[in-house]
Amino acid sequence: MSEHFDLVVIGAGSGEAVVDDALSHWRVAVVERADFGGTCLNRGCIPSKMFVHPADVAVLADDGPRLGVRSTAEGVDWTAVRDRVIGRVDAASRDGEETYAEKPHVTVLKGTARFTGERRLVVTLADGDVEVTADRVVLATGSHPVVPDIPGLADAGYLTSDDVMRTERLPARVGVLGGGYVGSEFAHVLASYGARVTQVDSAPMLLTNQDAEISERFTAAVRERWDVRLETSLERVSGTAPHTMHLSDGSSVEVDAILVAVGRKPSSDGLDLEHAGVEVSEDGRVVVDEHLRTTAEGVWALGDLSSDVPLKHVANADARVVHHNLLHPDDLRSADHDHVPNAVFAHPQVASVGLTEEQAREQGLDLAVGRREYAEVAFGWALQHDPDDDAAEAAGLVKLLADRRTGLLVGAHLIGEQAAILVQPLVQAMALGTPVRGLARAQYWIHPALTEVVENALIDLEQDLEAGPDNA
Ligand SMILES: Cc1cc2nc3c(=O)[nH]c(=O)nc-3n(C[C@H](O)[C@H](O)[C@H](O)COP(=O)(O)OP(=O)(O)OC[C@H]3O[C@@H](n4cnc5c(N)ncnc54)[C@H](O)[C@@H]3O)c2cc1C
Ligand SMILES: NC(=O)c1ccc[n+]([C@@H]2O[C@H](COP(=O)([O-])OP(=O)(O)OC[C@H]3O[C@@H](n4cnc5c(N)ncnc54)[C@H](O)[C@@H]3O)[C@@H](O)[C@H]2O)c1
Repeated sequence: MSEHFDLVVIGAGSGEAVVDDALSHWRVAVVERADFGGTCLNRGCIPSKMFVHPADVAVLADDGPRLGVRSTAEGVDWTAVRDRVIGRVDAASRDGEETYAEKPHVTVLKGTARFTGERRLVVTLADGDVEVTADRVVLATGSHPVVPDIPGLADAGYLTSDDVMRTERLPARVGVLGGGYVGSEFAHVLASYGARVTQVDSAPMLLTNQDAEISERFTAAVRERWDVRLETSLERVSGTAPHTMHLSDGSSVEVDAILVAVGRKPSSDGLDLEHAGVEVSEDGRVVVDEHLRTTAEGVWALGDLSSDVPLKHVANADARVVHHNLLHPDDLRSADHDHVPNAVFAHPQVASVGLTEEQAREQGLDLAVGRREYAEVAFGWALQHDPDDDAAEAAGLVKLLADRRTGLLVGAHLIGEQAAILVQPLVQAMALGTPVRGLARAQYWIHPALTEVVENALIDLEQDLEAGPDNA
């Protein structure tokens, strides 16, 4: 016999946010096979940034002597940080689960869901299977790390972002495979905590999704701190802790652990979506329309499972759209994935929104470019030892792109201290369609805060817009 619900939500990461008291007139089931809070809370954004902050503190302590401060980081206590971080996120996850379990209209099913028909599911719980049917289903099963099939890797053993933050001790030597978000943030963490890091990426630069100038600066800055091997792949691994990584450039590196960080894949496998009539694209993403409806009647999807931008702020926004649309079927909202900012919380920090210069030129836009080095504004001086100091803290840059035809910002790219915060007024200008002309002068910018670097980049951009057509 199957149990019927008005709504079943599969995945209690961002899916959790769909279920609130506005739905109290419905019987709702939340199916979660692991921890409430999903990737972001348990093994993603939140714990990783709690590891990054001590890493930043250690870097700053080591940087003290450059500015006349007698300081050095004498090491970071991995176990203490790990216990603090994991203690906090595990408690938040348990609280989240309890909060839902206490809601009279919500049934929590701790198990793995798969479809057997249209809005018909089997959930495998610890003590057996239950059949569930529903009027509506929300798919929010997120994504998981990709592990490439490299000879010897599985036998040697490896870490991914799922387990690196829970590992017992800091490995002395770590091979980091991948130079994207996870690889670069964790190379920063591991190196700052005292590990010897070798980062390997098949691309010619780290953070290749960023504007090329920013990727180049980032790569150059972190090369001062750890070994970066670009245009290189891991051909095979031999040995079990220590392992030997055999690289495509003919070299080999001995390490105590390997962190695999070569991307994530939507978790659509195993849901048996073909039984539900839910279409999946070649890359594993569930296909949705602008209202986040899948191809099956009454089935919605959100977050990393279906998103073209797999970031938490996007998954949260998707959840708000689905929540509204479930309650207002005659007044559907659209998911807006335009002007989504991103940040890489490494050292230096990187943040951006919109098109890179390469993408904008490829689209044939007539571009105006505004730039300002951190070192050119007063707070940048504070980060510098002397005017020629190009240490990572000082070598920050704000680069802005506008379309001459519309006079609107089309991209903003920042590297350096507080980049993830400094980008926000630029996101706002893009989201609200505020013209570049007048933007810098229409408001006060606190002197001598680092925001002046954004103000000055905007002035530079405005001057370039005034100067006329681009001849680049
Ligand atoms: C190390 C790391 C750091 C990150 N840092 C940031 C950051 O700083 N900023 C940012 O914006 N984004 C960051 N992200 C990305 C962010 O974590 C994701 O975009 C976000 O968590 C996606 O949310 P979601 O709800 O779509 O999926 P998830 O949070 O992954 O939730 C999916 C849930 O579904 C459950 N599930 C899956 N399949 C089933 C099934 N068949 N039955 C039952 N339950 C199932 C899973 O157990 C999981 O709990 C980071 C990711 C990682 C890995
Ligand atoms: N700060 C943040 O917002 C944040 C932090 C962490 C993760 N995330 C999310 O998690 C996702 C996954 O992050 P990620 O770092 O795993 O992926 P990514 O897509 O950001 O980077 C993957 C990197 O691995 C490289 N690569 C791929 N295959 C390789 C191979 N076989 N050998 C060597 N290099 C290889 C690629 O060139 C690329 O540089 C991100 O796209 C993002 O959505 C976000």
